[in-house]
Amino acid sequence: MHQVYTGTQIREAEQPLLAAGAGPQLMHQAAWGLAQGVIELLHEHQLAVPGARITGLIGAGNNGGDGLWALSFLARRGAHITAICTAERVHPEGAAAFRAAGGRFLSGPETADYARAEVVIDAVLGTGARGAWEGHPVPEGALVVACDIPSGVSADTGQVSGQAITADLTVTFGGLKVGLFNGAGAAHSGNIKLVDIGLGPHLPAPELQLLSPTDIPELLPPAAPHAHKYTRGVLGVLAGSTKYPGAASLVCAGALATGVGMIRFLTQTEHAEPLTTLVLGAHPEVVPATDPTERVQAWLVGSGLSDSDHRVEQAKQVLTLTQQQQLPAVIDADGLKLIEPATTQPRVLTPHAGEAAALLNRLGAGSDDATQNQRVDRANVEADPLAAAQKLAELTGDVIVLKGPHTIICGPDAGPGQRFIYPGGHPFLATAGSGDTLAGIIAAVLTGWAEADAAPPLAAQAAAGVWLHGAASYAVAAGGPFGASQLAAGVRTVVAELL
Ligand SMILES: NC(=O)C1=CN([C@@H]2O[C@H](COP(=O)(O)OP(=O)(O)OC[C@H]3O[C@@H](n4cnc5c(N)ncnc54)[C@H](O)[C@@H]3O)[C@@H](O)[C@H]2O)[C@@H](O)CC1
Repeated sequence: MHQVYTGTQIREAEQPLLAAGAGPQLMHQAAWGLAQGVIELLHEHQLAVPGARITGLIGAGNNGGDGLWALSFLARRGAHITAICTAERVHPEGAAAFRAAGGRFLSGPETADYARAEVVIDAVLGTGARGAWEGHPVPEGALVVACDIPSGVSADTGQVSGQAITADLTVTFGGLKVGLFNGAGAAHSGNIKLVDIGLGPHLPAPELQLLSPTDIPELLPPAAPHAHKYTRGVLGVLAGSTKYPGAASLVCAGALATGVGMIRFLTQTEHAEPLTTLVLGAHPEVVPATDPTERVQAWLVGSGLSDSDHRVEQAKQVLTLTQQQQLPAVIDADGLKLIEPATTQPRVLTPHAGEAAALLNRLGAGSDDATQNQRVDRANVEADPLAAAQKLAELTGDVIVLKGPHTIICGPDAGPGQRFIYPGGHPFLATAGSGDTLAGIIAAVLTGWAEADAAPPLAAQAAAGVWLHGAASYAVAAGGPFGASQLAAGVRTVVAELL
């Protein structure tokens, strides 16, 4: 498990060390790590360090100091180092080390030396940045290594209010920063390398957690040797409609690949109908059900419902039932339009940005803060998904899985096991029906834990489902582009490797 902090938390953690006079030592450690990052990137691109043309963009603060020290270390390895100051002030010790190593300050971005740079170290702004940044040109084709956080990106939130540099690699110090993963920041950070500068004992509880493969086995429900189908858990599924029949099959595929004892699929009518025929054709083990009160351990409601009046009525009935029985439930897609906020039931909501905006508006979130009387739109959610997920979790009391290029998982409470980020999944995962599969996976995890004595927090269960879905996408993508119906095979592969 990796911990992710706001820039402010990292700055606070540095304070006791700075007060004890460790500032220069911290800067050397950071700069050494930055130089290593540059060397690794050069090697990755089959470029030699001796003779490499490396220019630093140097700001006024300690971020600039890190950049200058790193350049001086790279000069020892034979790199040709230059720097451009973007402010009038420059870190004095850093500048002295840079000059002593043979570094040369350039007058500005229009110089021929800068145009020929193979690597640019962005050391303009770090965690001390405030407000919008006016930006700085980067030569075409140069590799960009950001020092701590790409300039222009807020380390606290990932928001970009002016310009921001886009890095191939960000070498970050002391702890991963929220800004590297959330909102626009994620698209500016490139690969991320963490350099330990010894802040460990001073770091607070993290803002977010990032699951590692080794965390997953204990978050997936155990398959006990003497289990039978009812003790493994029965999942009730209300998904799919005449308009979106495939969703029903995809959620069942996701759930079966993750592992459930049984699926009861709530049919549209009492008579054989095409939707149920399709589901049973793909998954003969699914049990069709016409009565929602038959016993299950958890429900999945909403994927592919469309606005079919009958399906919506069924969904309302099931939502009321799950609430009365306090059953765990995953509510997806059109089901989100039907939920009532603030229940005590263990629920996971799985909106994408557009659905999250609609839900925030329905719950009145657009009118009680700086955006007074303005409606929240998809772009607002995409700019700061963590804030949107936190707000939704607070308003609904539910665990929110806010889907996107980076998925946020956020419970209603603060503290460990409550807030996670999953940075990615293969780009091929952006395909119709992949959300249905995800809902099925998460629902299966909830089903397996529903009656266990020592289950992980609901948000951690949901985060494990998100992780599984992402890992499955890499397993399947190895064979080329895929459709959502192929994802379940990847889930099975990943679960088999983990258990
Ligand atoms: N404090 C520490 O213990 C350590 C800090 N380190 C580095 O220090 C950085 C933080 O240093 P600082 O606090 O000096 O802050 P920064 O170096 O991030 O920037 C502060 C400077 O930038 C200017 N500035 C702020 N916002 C601006 C904007 N929007 N446009 C233009 N100029 C702007 C400010 O006037 C100030 O001079 C970290 O990100 C990290 O790189 C590392 O050396 C490791 C140790």
